[in-house]
This record gives sequence, C-alpha cells and structure tokens, in this order.
Amino acid sequence: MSTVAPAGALPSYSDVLARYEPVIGLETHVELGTASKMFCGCATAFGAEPNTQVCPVCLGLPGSLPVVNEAAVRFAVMIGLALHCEIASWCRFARKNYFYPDMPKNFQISQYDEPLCTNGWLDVEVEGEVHRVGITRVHMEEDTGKSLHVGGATGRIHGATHSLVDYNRAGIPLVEIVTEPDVRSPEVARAYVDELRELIRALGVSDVRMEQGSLRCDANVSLRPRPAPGDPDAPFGTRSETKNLNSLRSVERAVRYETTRQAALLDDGQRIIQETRHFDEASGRTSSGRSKEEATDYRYFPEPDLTPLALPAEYVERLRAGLPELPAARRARLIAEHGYTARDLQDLRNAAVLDLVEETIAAGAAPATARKWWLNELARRASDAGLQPRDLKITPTDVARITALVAAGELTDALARKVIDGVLAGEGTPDEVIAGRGLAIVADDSALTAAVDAALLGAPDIAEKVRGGKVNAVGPLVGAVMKAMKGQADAAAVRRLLLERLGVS
Ligand SMILES: Nc1ncnc2c1ncn2[C@@H]1O[C@H](COP(=O)(O)OP(=O)(O)OP(=O)(O)O)[C@@H](O)[C@H]1O
Ligand SMILES: [Mg+2]
Ligand SMILES: [Mg+2]
Repeated sequence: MSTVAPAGALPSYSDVLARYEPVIGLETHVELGTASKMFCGCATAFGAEPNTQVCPVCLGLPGSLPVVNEAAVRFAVMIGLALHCEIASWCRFARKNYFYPDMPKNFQISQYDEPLCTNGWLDVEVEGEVHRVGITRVHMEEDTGKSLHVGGATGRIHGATHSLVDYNRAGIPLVEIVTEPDVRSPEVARAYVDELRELIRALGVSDVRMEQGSLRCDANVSLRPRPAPGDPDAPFGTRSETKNLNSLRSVERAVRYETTRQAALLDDGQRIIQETRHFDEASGRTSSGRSKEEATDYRYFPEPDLTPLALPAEYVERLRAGLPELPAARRARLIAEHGYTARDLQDLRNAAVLDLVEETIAAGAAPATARKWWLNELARRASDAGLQPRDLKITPTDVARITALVAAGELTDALARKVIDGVLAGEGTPDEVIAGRGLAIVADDSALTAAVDAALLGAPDIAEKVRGGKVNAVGPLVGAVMKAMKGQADAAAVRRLLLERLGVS
C-alpha cells in the first residue's frame, strides 16, 4: 500500500516550517533543439501528425543501429559548461531497461554511472539572497514516445477504453540535469527552474517551453525535523518524487503541497514511502503514482551498440570559449550600463525579450521606455498570439521611433498602442501608420476645445467642485474629454486646459 493523503486538514505551511525543514532536489529534463533525433536522422518538429517522424532506429526494429548526433553532444556540453560542471573526457551510454508502451525498444538509451557532466552549480537569487544549488550531473538520454488514453470518462489510463501511442517524440535528444538535495524552500525550487530555463534559452540549445514539455521538472521532497538548519549531518528523510511539472507555478505549488502532506503523515506517526507522485493542477494536490523502481530494477548496462564518447580537450575548450553571455553576467551588465535595478530585471528575464530591449536601446530609446514597451505590451501580445517576441512584425527601430514620438508629446500611450496595431497589421512603418490612420495628437485645436466645453457642460456639479478648489475632482472630466477625443489627445494637456477653463491652475 502506498502513501495516501492523510485524513483531515493539512497543517499550514508556516506551521510545517516551524517543526520541519524541507529538503528538495530537482531533476529537469530538457529536449535539445537539434534538427534531427539523438540516434537517427528523423526530424524533431513539434506537433507533426502522429508517427510521421519515425524510422527503424527510433522504433527499435531488429537490425537497426544507433549513431550519436554530434549536435546533441555539443549542446549537452554547453549546458554542462554553463553550469560550471566538469566535462568527462570519456563517457558511455547505458541501457536503462523497462517495459512501457511508449518505449518501442523496451529500453531507453541513457547514461548511468558515466555521465557527460558532473559536479557543477547554479546560483539562484530570491529576494536579494543568493542560494547556490549544486548540480550532481548532466547526462544525455533519448525521450520516449507519448501515450494518449482515450474513451471512458476521465481521459486517464484508468477508465480509458484504449490507448494510442505516438512515437514522434521517441528518440528526441534530452539532457537530464540533476541537483544535489540543496534546495530548502518552494520559492527557491521555482527560482532554480526559472534561472535554469533562462540559462538554457540564452545558450540557444532548446526552446525550453514548459507548456509543450520541452522542459519538465521532477521535484524530490523530504522533510527532516528541526532543529537542523545548517546541520549538514542531520539525516535526510525519505523523499517522494513528483513527476513532470510543466510550469514554474506548478513546481512551487507541488513542493509546498508535498511538505504539508508529508508533515501530516509524520505528525501522525506514519512513514513516508519512496514513490513517484503526480500533481493535479486543478486541486493543487499530488497523488500516488507507482512505487519507485530501484536502480537495480532497470538492469543498467553499457550500451553495446554505441562506442564510448571520447571528447578531446580542444573540443570542450572551443565550446567554452564560444559560450554566449549568460543571464547572471548579462543582468550585472544591464544594471551597470543602462541603470536598471535588479527589480527591473526580475520580470525581464527572457533572453529573447532582453535581446529586443537592448536592440531598441541601441536604436535610440531610453532604457526604461524600451523595457516598458517590450514587457508590458509587445511580449504580452506575442504570447497571446503564440509567437516568439522576435516573430512579431515590428522591429526594434520601429519601437524606438514610437517611444521617441511619445517622449516628444506627439503620441499618447493609447495612440502608441494603435500605431503598434497598425505596424503589426503590416500597414507600414510607425510614421506611415500615423499618416494612414490619422493618429497624431490633436493639440489645442477646435475639436479639443469643443470636447472640453462639452465635458464641462455635461457635469456642472464636478466643474463646480473643481472651481471650489478640489483640483483632483477633475479626473472624470479628463476621462470624458479623452473619450470624446477617442484617445487622440494628451491627457496631461487636457487636464491643464480644463483647469485653465475653470480658473484653477
Ligand atoms: N532525501 C532526499 N530528499 C529530497 N531530495 C532528495 C533526497 N535524496 C535524493 N534527493 C534528490 O533526488 C534526486 C534523485 O535523482 P536521480 O536522477 O539521481 O535518481 P532517481 O530519481 O532515483 O532516478 P530517475 O532518474 O529514474 O528518476 C536528486 O535531485 C537528489 O538531490
Ligand atoms: Mg533522474
Ligand atoms: Mg528521479
């Protein structure tokens, strides 16, 4: 019988922390963005028709032989280097044997006791405090296929009437990045995955889309009684492993839920059983999966169909020298060069958006405005449209031009958004859109004066209040004028004009 959720209410998280210390280790699987699979030439594109990207090798048909994809090795080494790992000059692939329908070969080619990269670290900052998370190893393996359980009410394997398998994903190169059990809170667990994702994005070796499964995380959680903080000798408790978390939020929620679930069991005098668990987004709870295989169950042995990998030192050093600027170094430079604060950069972490912000600054925009428009407007529009920000039909030069017009008082923010609409719709450059749509600010002309008069007539009571000295009561009048002008006026100028008319300024 595996661990069940305890009966009754769970303790609160703060109550758990007073009595137990959470111990957390994370395993992250990242699909590498190679054009072809790990051991064959099949394509790796996401979303293709099921079973169209398969061949005898990735289907494990008799007589087929794997060949290592050099790009996958290169990408894995780059990840290891960026995580300060030692890169093995010699390593081997291993067969991990288990039977599962989405594994056509009945084994997975992975690495076991001779991984490619070992012994690194990643620094993670949470609320101004830096936490160093040890990286135990980064090893290479191949992804499995995907099963889809259909029929029945739940869409889950239990109750489904039959299962479909898609082997397109089988054989896509993966790295598994395993941390030491160094993490002590759900917040740091989340921040670690976030930082790791940005690091890998900056390396350009994966599209790291958690929602599409190209980066997925397993969270190992155990508790040990306090007082233990800082006592490296206090023994760890038994861990549970919550599988396949597919958003940063889920990582944090699942870890927090596990701490309270385990605390309730321990309080009740029960043992924690080592098992895999699944996180349910809707309820925020985990439920028991299978009890955990021991390494011996997998009957690992060196993969006989592949020669060991021997990486020349020059190969590794060439990759080290070619690493791009990594997120931590980039943040430090952006703070020094552009006057951003660490806080400004907290929500501006996506390297792809940062590239565009920097290009917009280079095209003449002020750093604060470049950040504002990319973050609040364009990155959001890209994500709404399911696009990468770079794929939006607007250039950094266009954005810089729009911010210059806003700074010069020729566009309001509302008008600037309409200019962006036009540019994205392919109506031309910002200046062409402004001319084509007639979008410049109407300053001080008869239309504006008429709108101001109408607003004053329409709300005599407010006008009276403002006249009597309640200057801030003017807000609704400004709103009425802006509405009448369809946003084509400068709110500050409208406010000035209204106050002038009312004899207070
Ligand atoms: N007592 C513990 N509490 C919390 N985390 C732990 C504990 N012991 C080990 N861990 C973490 O669990 C993870 C174990 O991952 P690893 O890949 O080595 O093995 P596994 O989970 O047994 O195998 P598999 O890759 O098949 O899931 C590591 O991140 C490690 O830090
Ligand atoms: Mg693992
Ligand atoms: Mg594991």
